[in-house]
Amino acid sequence: MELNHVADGPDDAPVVVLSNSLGSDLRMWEPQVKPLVEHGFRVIRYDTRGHGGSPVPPGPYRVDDLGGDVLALLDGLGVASAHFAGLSLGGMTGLWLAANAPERVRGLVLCCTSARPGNRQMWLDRAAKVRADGMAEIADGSLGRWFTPAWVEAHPAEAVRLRDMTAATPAEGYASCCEVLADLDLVPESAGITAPTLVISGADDHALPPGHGELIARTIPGARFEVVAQAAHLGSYEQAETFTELIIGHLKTQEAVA
Ligand SMILES: O=C(O)CC1=CCC(=O)O1
Repeated sequence: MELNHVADGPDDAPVVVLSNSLGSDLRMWEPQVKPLVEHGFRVIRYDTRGHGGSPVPPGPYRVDDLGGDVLALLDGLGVASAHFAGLSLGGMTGLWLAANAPERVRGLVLCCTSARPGNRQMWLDRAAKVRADGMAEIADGSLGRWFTPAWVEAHPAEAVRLRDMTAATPAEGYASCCEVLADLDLVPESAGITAPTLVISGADDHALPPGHGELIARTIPGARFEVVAQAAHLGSYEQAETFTELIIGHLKTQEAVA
């Protein structure tokens, strides 16, 4: 299975892989691409299975399926190791990769994510709902979790575009990724992560509040933790400049010490 992906930046530059959240696709990283390339990185964005233009195998999926897809993508592109930044579901994929394929992950950035999301029944109910009713209602709800009300009010056209991104996500892909979250517990294996790690939470993220990021940062040896103000769940989009600066700063430090 080949994931849909887009590469920007020079072939010989250090690679950063960007991984999307539940209900979005690789376009969620648009604000980060140009700055990362300008700072000397090759950016590979991909659509998680069941999302965007990637295949939609029948579910349920497990986090090792999502991580295995990234390893296959890197193998196919001839990339031995890369930096990895993921938001929410993408961050969970990053945790799995760094714990299970440490030689492939040079630096890790975990945005608005969790190692143990909890709320098992809520995820199973959400999966059942989208399989029964489709994505429209979920898309309205997502927008309310992704952004603060002030951002939505100030960016009506972008809000519609991002809502439509969720609405266009295949219901089976979305539901199968909800099932990844239902039973996920990456806390024990996170303790063994050796990749230099930056964890970023949004102060206004009510989907995965900063306590989730704090737990990850306490669990991964040496991890740094930042909380960004006026950022809800899609913090890297709402507070793009601040997230981008933090991501670039962390990854450039890793390149300098390599
Ligand atoms: O959509 C949500 O409720 C929040 C979320 C959890 C995992 C993810 O990627 O988004």
